[in-house]
Amino acid sequence: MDYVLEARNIDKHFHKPKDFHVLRDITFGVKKGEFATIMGKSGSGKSTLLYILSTMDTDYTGALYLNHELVTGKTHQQLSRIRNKNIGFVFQFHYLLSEFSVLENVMLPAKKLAEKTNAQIEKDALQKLEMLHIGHLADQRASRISGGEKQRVAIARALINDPTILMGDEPTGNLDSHNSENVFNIFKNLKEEQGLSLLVVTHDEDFAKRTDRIIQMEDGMILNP
Ligand SMILES: Nc1ncnc2c1ncn2[C@@H]1O[C@H](COP(=O)(O)OP(=O)(O)OP(=O)(O)O)[C@@H](O)[C@H]1O
Repeated sequence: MDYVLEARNIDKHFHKPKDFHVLRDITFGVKKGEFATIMGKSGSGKSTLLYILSTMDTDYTGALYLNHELVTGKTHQQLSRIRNKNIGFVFQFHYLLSEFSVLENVMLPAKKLAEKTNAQIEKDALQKLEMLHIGHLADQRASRISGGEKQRVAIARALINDPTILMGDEPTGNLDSHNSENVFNIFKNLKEEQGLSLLVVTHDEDFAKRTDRIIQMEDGMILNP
């Protein structure tokens, strides 16, 4: 299978306050250009799984592959680079730096990667903002724009290094229905026009049922791998 992301037999326990087997033998993959969602009751383990898949949490057993490369066992420094290059992440909260301009916020992950000149990064950041129809906000301070606009800036920032997969943890959780629809359409266009893979944790059934696949979680297991 041509998976951009593959989890094999992932298990995780929390040890405090008492032992809790939060993820049980998670095996599944996300294909290139696939737009998948993870749904399940509160506490079923969705966010815990997503943080492992995004390489932010390394405290698990099993194996995780990104673009066919085993990432389990790499150092934090190696993972930080792999993540910055390959994974875009959109949270429920935008986490923009409020004192910085919209453009500077979008440029940050590319500056950290340091593979391009500043002029090239600025050009790419403007192109991402324009693609999301917010090019006119480039010089605004991030604190001065609306909630829906902030989330679009966060998406532009997640795309700046041209990741292979975009992950989201409740990316529409703070948005009204109009802005949620906007985010859905942006994600769908990224899949259709750029072949991007997307994996989104959501409680929004209307959002999930219009994606390629709903991965159902219950008690730390995937019911339909
Ligand atoms: N650091 C931790 N220590 C112990 N238990 C934890 C810890 N973090 C999460 N849990 C527990 O693990 C379970 C799964 O949590 P997780 O946040 O992954 O669920 P979720 O499906 O994303 O829920 P929600 O839909 O409410 O966000 C929950 O029962 C939670 O209480």
